[in-house]
Amino acid sequence: MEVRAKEEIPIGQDLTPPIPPLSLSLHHSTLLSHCSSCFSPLPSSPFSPTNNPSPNHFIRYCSLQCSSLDSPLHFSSSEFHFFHLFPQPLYTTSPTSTDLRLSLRLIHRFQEANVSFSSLERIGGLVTNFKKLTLLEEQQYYNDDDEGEISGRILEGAKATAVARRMRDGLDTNVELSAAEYAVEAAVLCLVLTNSVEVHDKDGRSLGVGVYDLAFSYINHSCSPNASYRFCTAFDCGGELEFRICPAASGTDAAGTEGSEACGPRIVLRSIKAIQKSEEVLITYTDLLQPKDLVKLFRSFMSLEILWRGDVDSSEFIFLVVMRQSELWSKYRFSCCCKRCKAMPTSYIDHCLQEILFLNLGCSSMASGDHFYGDRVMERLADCLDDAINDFLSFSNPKCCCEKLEILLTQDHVDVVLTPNGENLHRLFRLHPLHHVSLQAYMTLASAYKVSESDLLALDSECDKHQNDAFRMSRKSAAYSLLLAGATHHLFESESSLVVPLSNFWMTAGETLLSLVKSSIWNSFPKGRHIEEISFSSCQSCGKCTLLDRIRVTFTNSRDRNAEFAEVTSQFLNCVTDITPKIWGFIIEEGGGYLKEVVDPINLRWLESRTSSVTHFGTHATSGNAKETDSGFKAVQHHRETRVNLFQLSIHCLLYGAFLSTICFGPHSPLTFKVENLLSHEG
Ligand SMILES: C[S@@+](CC[C@H](N)C(=O)[O-])C[C@H]1O[C@@H](n2cnc3c(N)ncnc32)[C@H](O)[C@@H]1O
Repeated sequence: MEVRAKEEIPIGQDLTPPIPPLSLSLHHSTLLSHCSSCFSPLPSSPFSPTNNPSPNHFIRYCSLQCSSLDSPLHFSSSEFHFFHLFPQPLYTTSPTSTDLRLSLRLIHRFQEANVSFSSLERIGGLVTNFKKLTLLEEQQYYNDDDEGEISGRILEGAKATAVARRMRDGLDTNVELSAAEYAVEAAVLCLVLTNSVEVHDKDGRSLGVGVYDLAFSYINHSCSPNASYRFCTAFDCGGELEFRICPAASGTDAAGTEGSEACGPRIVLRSIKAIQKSEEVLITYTDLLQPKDLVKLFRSFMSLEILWRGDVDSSEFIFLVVMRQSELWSKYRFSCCCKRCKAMPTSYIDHCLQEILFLNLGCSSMASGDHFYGDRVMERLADCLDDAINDFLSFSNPKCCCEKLEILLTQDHVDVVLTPNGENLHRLFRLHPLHHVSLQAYMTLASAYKVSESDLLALDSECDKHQNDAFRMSRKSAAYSLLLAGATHHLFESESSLVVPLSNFWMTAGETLLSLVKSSIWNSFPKGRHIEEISFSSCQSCGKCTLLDRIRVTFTNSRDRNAEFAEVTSQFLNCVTDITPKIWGFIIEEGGGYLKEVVDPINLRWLESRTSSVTHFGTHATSGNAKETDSGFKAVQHHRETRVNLFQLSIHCLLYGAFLSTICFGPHSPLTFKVENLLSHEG
């Protein structure tokens, strides 16, 4: 099944009315903070399930109404018994206990609706991938050790749900069940894994998982999708709309397929590209900023000499494909053949996300035969990234994380390659600034420097040294968030479905810049402009931009929305391209590090000279460095102008981020409100 557009649809329009869930389940971590029925935050005195046979409940409700609505399902689906048999989460990886509880609730829904279980490959119209996921069907060429493990966990999980259902029915729970006795549970669990979606609150926090009506569940994946989705409650969904899409195979409207949860977050689909009549509507099931794949060879006795000569018998080794393709394979068991994945030569975005600069081979990136070595190198870099992120998240050590990431980005790394005549060849390589590991490093650095700033101010905000250090951290955080937004924007120009992460990145850049503008340390600079003097009027004084006016009237008239989108984007880019060089030297001026090598975070043309001749890598960076340092000094002389420019830049980023957010999530999205809120304080 697939879903197609019933009419021509411009960018940034809702495609469906709010689609209700068939079933929902909170994650274990949110059971005591959110209502198990409607997913809203719990009040201070939450409600327990009604008809309470036990005082020790694992779930709570926000109101008596939610409790009376959901409690019968909680007990009759045997979710209650499952909690008592398995109070701790069974697995940390797929399928999780949340998936198991969701499948129990779904079985009950299906039974109540008299849905047939005669075909375990499709239940209630939804594909289960039952044979593929439980390894009953011959697998394709991907041969991941993990596959057997996932399949084993699915069968174990299904057995656990079957035991809970036996407990509910008063049957013996200590008998050994045959596979046939939990086949329905296994198939519905596979259905959950194939069709469920993470349900987020308005701040983007994952609350649980849900399976939605066919109108949503029939939508296939693409790595270059034309639609996105948002969650809303029954109260904030906006006006009712007809379905503008329909399942293609049956030709029937999706409108007839009603979800049965009376409350709980609903889903609305939205176009993020212009969609032609009858064109397939596609969403992404994975992170679009991941590269396509990395093919790793992992038979340890594999001869490097054979590889060097390219004289390889494919039966001799095992492929492990990771990243987008592998994620889709391990969760959904399909190999993506979308136009981005099939592109030959590799699409520009995928080329950048995987590119490694080999510095002493006289070529910028990996030659085609170099994949094995490139992938081995990538594994090492990804391990370094994980290690640094771990310092930040697990050990609350943002300083150490920043140091490790700066080294990861700045250093030339060494790889030793065995040549056919048995010599070790040392090769130097460096991450490309648009590599996916670089992008993740920018993201982590932006928040780790922010946390370092807050830590310093919390220590003693009156101490001059702490204030100065905190200001330096704030500048670095702003610089990395601007670099992340600029780099992603560069990729977005060739892959417009990146609009979803991009809207977030521009908003974060705007927020971080605004917090830098508000630092009290400015008042101690000579000619530092006082904060009260800076207002929206300073933004409009850039003279070129109608972004502010447009934001207020975004897409409310009948103009050509596709053209308007292009026009707003071009205006925004013109403005930020103008302003950024005026502040970049200032925000990267102190402390050195990787940022010194970034000539301009928005206009990335300087990258071309790096990739066309790597021997210029160092020199180019140095000359850019000198120029920027020079302009940095000038900027310090003119704090007043610098601060106004930073303010203008922050407002532009916030407004454009909000503009993109209305395209992806509609005019009432929480992100748009957030920006309006921030700006109303600046008015
Ligand atoms: C949520 S369902 C989508 C609807 C599904 N096509 C159906 O017939 O019900 C997800 C499943 O659809 C299939 N699928 C989705 N996107 C695909 C793609 N780009 N290529 C191949 N199969 C895809 C996979 O089997 C996947 O596990």
